[in-house]
Amino acid sequence: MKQLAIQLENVTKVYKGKKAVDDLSLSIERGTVLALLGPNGAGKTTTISMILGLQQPTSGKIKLLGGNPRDSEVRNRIGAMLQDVSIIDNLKVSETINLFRNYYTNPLSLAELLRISGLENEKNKMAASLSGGQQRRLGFALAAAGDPEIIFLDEPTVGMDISSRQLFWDTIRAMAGKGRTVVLTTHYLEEADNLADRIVVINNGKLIADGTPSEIKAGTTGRVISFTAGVSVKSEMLLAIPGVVDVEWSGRRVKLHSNDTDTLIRVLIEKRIEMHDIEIQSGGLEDAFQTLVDNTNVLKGVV
Ligand SMILES: Nc1ncnc2c1ncn2[C@@H]1O[C@H](COP(=O)(O)OP(=O)(O)OP(=O)(O)O)[C@@H](O)[C@H]1O
Repeated sequence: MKQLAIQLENVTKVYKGKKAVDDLSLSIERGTVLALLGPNGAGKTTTISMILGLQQPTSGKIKLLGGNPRDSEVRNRIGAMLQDVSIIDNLKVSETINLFRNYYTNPLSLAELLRISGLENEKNKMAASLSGGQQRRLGFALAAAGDPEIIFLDEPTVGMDISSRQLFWDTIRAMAGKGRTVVLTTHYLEEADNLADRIVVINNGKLIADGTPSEIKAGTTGRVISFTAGVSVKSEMLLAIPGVVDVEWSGRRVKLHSNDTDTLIRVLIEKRIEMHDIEIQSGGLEDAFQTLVDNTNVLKGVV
């Protein structure tokens, strides 16, 4: 069995009587790239802050690399980029990176950190004069400074342009290739789909889904067959076909949602349903995510 990088056992955090994180249990194996997804206010930042020891859980237990996140031995082996990157006044980019490198026993070289953050041309600029996207990239260089075994990235690519985001993704993949553990939060579902080998979705502080990107997609939305229906085709007739989960109309164009489109297409042909311009699509992560969040909100009576 792989060793665990992070363990949360029944972790709850209450702010002013409201649960920001609600009985969350999670084990993350070393070498995993895990994306933590959830709508605004779901509890992602609070969860990461507790794992890092910046906030204490109200109840429950957390272990980071088998120990306490506040121990210097553990801190030396992790890196974190939080939502607000704090920039130190009067220091150049290279001086800021070197300052952070000094905190660690085995730091990456300055040249490597400038390269992976795409800041080679900015190394002599004052850190405070960087644009928002460049400051995020500096935050990433600082998080990676100690060549961490686990790196936490809270909304890392907000404000980054497309080429910076691409460089960042390549770097994360290279870190994963070296067996590093990466935990990131993101609102970009494409990013989670592209990078993560495990996605954990939380809503209202509770875990609502946990799996690979394809498991998350398959488990919720299934797939869609769409076609232009002949005039004889009626909703009731389509809903009566086994395997049809939902029917959506747009003029004469109809979308049938199903978990098994292979069987469904055969049945539709056998039943001689009049169909033109047939398309079969798999549901994206966006749909899966929205379905999950909507379902848990309905269960809680939020909407
Ligand atoms: N310091 C705090 N004091 C009081 N309430 C807080 C505090 N920090 C967070 N909360 C509340 O806890 C809940 C979870 O917030 P959190 O920032 O963890 O969510 P998030 O998933 O990171 O959201 P976002 O996607 O908007 O960053 C929210 O309802 C938030 O208002």
